Amino acid sequence: MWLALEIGNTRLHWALFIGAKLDCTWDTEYLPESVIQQLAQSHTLADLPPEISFPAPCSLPPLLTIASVVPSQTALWQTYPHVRVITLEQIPLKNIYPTLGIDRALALWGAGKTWGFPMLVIDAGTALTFTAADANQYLVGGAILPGLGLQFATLGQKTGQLPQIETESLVSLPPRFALSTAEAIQSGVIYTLLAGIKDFIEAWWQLYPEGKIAIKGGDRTLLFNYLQILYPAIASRLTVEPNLIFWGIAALKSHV
Ligand SMILES: Nc1ncnc2c1ncn2[C@@H]1O[C@H](COP(=O)(O)OP(=O)(O)OP(=O)(O)O)[C@@H](O)[C@H]1O
Ligand SMILES: CC(C)(CO)[C@@H](O)C(=O)NCCC(=O)O
Ligand SMILES: [K+]
Repeated sequence: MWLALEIGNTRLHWALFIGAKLDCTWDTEYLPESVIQQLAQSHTLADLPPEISFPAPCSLPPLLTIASVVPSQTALWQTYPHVRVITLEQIPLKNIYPTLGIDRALALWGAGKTWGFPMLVIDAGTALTFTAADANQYLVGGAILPGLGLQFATLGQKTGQLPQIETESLVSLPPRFALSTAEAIQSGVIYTLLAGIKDFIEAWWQLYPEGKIAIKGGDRTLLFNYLQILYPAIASRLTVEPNLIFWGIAALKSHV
């Protein structure tokens, strides 16, 4: 039994593995140093700090595998007894550049190993990223832009009159030509983001007509639902899967 921890820019994503089998996953906020120390010293569920909201098992897995894109958080977790931090060199993708995010590399590896290459992964997280590899598992490249939440947050924070829009408040598509401030912000951000995603997908299919596409990240469901309404032909070829990074980690385990 082993624990995997993905440290994102907004929160922590956990997975419990039994051998190579992904048993369960859950999310928590960032944890304070005191809680991490307590976790490191716990041996059974009963000792665990409540913030961890740990699921079923009664003994704690001795091994923690970390994939992090937040160096300050990685440093905090180094105190855990049997910790393994995944680095880019361990990922068998070719043509990767040294500063590529480990989350992007792992998600792409996990998706490609599961469904095959060429593969394009769209991560609708804090940042929205596109990351692609060709049939020979060479990184084709990708793109990084502010994610949905970040686009709303910057507008709210860097202007004098614009309110903060919460992604939780989004349900149906806003009117394209809006007659209120809140809907105007929603329209601007959502329609341009979806048009941008569509444009990247079409460019991907120009390169690789049979190329596969997977979408992950905290905003995956919202964006996928909007894509189904606006561009159903595109949505029908997308696979929605939140756990690509954990699949990538599991695929590495058998590799090393
Ligand atoms: N409970 C939640 N807490 C925070 N964000 C959430 C939550 N549920 C959905 N989201 C959405 O998820 C997005 C963040 O995505 P995600 O949780 O994948 O980020 P992350 O993994 O921390 O960051 P990274 O982009 O570094 O991977 C936000 O834009 C937000 O709208
Ligand atoms: C782009 C993010 C923030 C997405 O989580 C992460 O993958 C990262 O910090 N990447 C480093 C830069 C790059 O991937 O080119
Ligand atoms: K940064």
